[in-house]
Amino acid sequence: MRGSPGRRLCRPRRAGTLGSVPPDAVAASGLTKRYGPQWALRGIDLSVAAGECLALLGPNGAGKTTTVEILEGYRARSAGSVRVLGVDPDRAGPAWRARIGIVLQDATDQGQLTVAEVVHHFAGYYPAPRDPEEVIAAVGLTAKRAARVAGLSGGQRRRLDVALGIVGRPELLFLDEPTTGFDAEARRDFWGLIDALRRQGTTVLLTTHYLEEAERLADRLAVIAGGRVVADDTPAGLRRGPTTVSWRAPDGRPCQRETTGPTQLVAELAAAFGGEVPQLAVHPPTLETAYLRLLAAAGEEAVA
Ligand SMILES: Nc1ncnc2c1ncn2[C@@H]1O[C@H](COP(=O)(O)OP(=O)(O)OP(=O)(O)O)[C@@H](O)[C@H]1O
Repeated sequence: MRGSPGRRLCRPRRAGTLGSVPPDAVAASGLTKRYGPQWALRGIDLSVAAGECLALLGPNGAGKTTTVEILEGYRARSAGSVRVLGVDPDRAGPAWRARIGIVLQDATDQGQLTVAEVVHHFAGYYPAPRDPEEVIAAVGLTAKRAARVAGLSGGQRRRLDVALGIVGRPELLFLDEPTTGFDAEARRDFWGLIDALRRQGTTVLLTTHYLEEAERLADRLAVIAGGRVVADDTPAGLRRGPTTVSWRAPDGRPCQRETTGPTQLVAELAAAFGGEVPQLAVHPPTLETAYLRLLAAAGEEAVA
């Protein structure tokens, strides 16, 4: 169980006062990691401003977990500099660990305890925890508060993982694929919960394979491929790209063109057809197409 009972949290700092720029919550530069002969990270530069939500995206094996675990202080780096809440995670102690929250898959194996017992128990590790009952309600487990952990469904277990990650009132919250196994309603509820934590000033670093989730939650997206950051931008910035226009030719052939001037192309098509363009469709760039294009350019296969 990575990083659970030893964590100690304290109240989050107020984000951004007038006239002062708070330091980045996360700042990594030239981060490398080698497993034996294999390079997993080849020079990662990454920053997360205080109060910001950054989503790390990338195909399987890209280096997301390695990066995050170095930031969490659970893996040693091979080279590079890292500051998390102003401290090098390699040298951080319990006071630092008290300020971060980590939502892991299966954060607890205490299957014979009830949901309420586990959340109250974890709250006891922190100096200024949230009210455990409020946390149980926030993750939608009130109806299951007296149920044993072993009897929870996969999605309910995941909600409990989230509860344990936030009960200590972390300044910086690491979310590792937090909604895997959630149904659609649970995912919406979870997004609302993260919105509420952000309003309280919590900084969030999220890894996910769900592009919709990244787009919905994150201020910025960093795409990692082959151990490098191949893009770091806002969702709107990443989406920037050509629009796809499709139609049917007079002989019935499907036609498609990518263009940065869709209005002009549609006007030309309308003139050429003398009016209605058969099966005309205009598709603005999506995050998915931009992401797949990025990975193709980076020579990676997307397994998202
Ligand atoms: N303990 C380890 N020993 C050796 N190689 C490892 C170890 N952990 C990770 N790797 C390798 O490092 C690379 C990056 O792995 P990492 O788990 O960081 O990727 P990831 O982006 O989190 O992938 P996923 O989306 O599948 O979780 C992969 O090639 C992986 O095989």
